[in-house]
Amino acid sequence: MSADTTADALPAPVSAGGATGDAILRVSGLTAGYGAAPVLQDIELTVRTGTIAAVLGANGAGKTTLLRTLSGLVRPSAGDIVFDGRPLRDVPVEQLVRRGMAHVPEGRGVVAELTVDENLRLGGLWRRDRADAARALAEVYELFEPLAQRRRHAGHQLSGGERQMLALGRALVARPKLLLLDEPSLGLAPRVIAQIMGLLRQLRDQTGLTVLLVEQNVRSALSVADEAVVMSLGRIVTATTAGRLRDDEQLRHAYLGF
Ligand SMILES: Nc1ncnc2c1ncn2[C@@H]1O[C@H](COP(=O)(O)OP(=O)(O)OP(=O)(O)O)[C@@H](O)[C@H]1O
Repeated sequence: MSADTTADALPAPVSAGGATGDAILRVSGLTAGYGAAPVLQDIELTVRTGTIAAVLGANGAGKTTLLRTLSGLVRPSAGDIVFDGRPLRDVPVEQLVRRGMAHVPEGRGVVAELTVDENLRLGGLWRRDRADAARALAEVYELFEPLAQRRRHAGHQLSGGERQMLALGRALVARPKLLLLDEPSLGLAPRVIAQIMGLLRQLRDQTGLTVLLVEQNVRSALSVADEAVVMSLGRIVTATTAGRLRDDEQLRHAYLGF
């Protein structure tokens, strides 16, 4: 992967919701969990098209559960999710993918026994436009140089950083409008984390991709995000610009403890 790859190598620009600044995602009153007691409570969240929004907070705050609920893996008990102008209630997971939502889970979900190429092709299997799926695959190889060099390597032969690139690449083959990204920096060296963040910035700036980025690595997330929300005990306790959270020491102390 290189952060200075040309725009030619990128997925096509998204058209969701019109110009940058429109909301691609609106969440209201969202309550969800795994059993009787809800984990998420009354979540209100708006994500503008073409931005990176960081979801921050301590272990167990509910960040992963939020992404899992948005992508249909956890069923909400109350509230509404509107994605790209349409409500999501009772929409099957595969429909969500067709409508432009891609979820890269924590741990990345790469199939260890399959090759890089097979893993990437999985991302476009459902697409009817085979020619465009092939183009998207070629573009991912241009974007992620190390993957192009390891096409026939099995997933388990890759480094942590390469596996993260593969998971990201597989999501991009589907040409998503909204990428839900859970802890992409987990277990990676600072240099590789910086590369991943640089790539997200590049995708946002050059293709208008929207990213909801869950991160424990607050500094890295704030270095790339436009907006930031902080979660605690299943609730959003503050929502502001990433710049303000970066620069306002008092605010950082209050909500992030540093
Ligand atoms: N599959 C599950 N079944 C039951 N409870 C769960 C499940 N997954 C998470 N939880 C609980 O939900 C709460 C929120 O967890 P979640 O993983 O969403 O938090 P998080 O902010 O992503 O934390 P981390 O950064 O540690 O992953 C925790 O109390 C956790 O124990």
